[in-house]
Amino acid sequence: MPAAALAPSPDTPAALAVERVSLSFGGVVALSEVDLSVAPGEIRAIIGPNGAGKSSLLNVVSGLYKPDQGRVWLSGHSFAQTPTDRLAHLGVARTFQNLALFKGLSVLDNVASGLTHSLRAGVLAQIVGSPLARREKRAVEERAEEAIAFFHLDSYRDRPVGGLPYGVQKRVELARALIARPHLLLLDEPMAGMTLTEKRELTGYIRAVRDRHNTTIVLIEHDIGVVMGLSDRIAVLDYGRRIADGTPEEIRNNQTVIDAYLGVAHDLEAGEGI
Ligand SMILES: Nc1ncnc2c1ncn2[C@@H]1O[C@H](COP(=O)(O)OP(=O)(O)OP(=O)(O)O)[C@@H](O)[C@H]1O
Repeated sequence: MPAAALAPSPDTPAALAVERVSLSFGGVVALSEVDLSVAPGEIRAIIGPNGAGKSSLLNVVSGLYKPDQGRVWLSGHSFAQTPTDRLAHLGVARTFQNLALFKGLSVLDNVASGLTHSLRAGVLAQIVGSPLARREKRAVEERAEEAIAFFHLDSYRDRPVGGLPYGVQKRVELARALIARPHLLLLDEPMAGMTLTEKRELTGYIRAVRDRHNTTIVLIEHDIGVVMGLSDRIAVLDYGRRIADGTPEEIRNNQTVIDAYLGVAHDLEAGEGI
């Protein structure tokens, strides 16, 4: 998608906006007046050296942290603190750095668990199998099958997740996050711990999700090659401040960014993308 088409305008409200967000832990400034605007359907990476504030920003967006000041805009609503319990209803899903799957459950059950928040039938109705509960169960299973097919997980469908290769587990996690059809998907270091082949594969799936469903994707990622190849735009944090925001090409040539990364400047230049 061309970057120019992504610039938010009054006619196309941002899928996510962060407005002058600041956050401190005791004396440590994690975020300082950070602004961010992500257009619908955009893939936006947030990068920066260790301790730059990337996770803090994602945690503010998803409501795990309340900023000292500033606001978060999601689906046209503005929050001083994002309500975590309403995240799914706001069309937001996230994955975590460490896999948070039910290891003993099958791929199908793990993927289906991404929709439990939306069930209207109570626990008792589910146990006795009321008509509503049965209808909901069928609908959830259909959606889970769809997600399993999309991520080519068919051959693992009934296997416990715990014994599957790491790259496959990551795909299950993505399928679970996407079964609720979020507008905005937050990915926390999705490529961590992966082999090059697994990274290539997952990069393809992330792109396919955006292309197929126009899902807005915000990811924190340390692998600069992945970031350069996958993102429409990249925001760079350093010491809690946003020091740059632009296309991969702009970021690659930004002297402030190169200085912030000093030791890894070579990676920025060399990052060819996957
Ligand atoms: N819960 C917390 N309690 C205290 N300090 C915190 C907490 N979370 C983050 N910090 C501090 O805030 C700053 C930003 O941390 P954050 O984890 O957001 O950075 P990061 O860019 O995600 O780093 P990394 O790439 O190493 O994960 C760091 O100085 C960190 O020590």
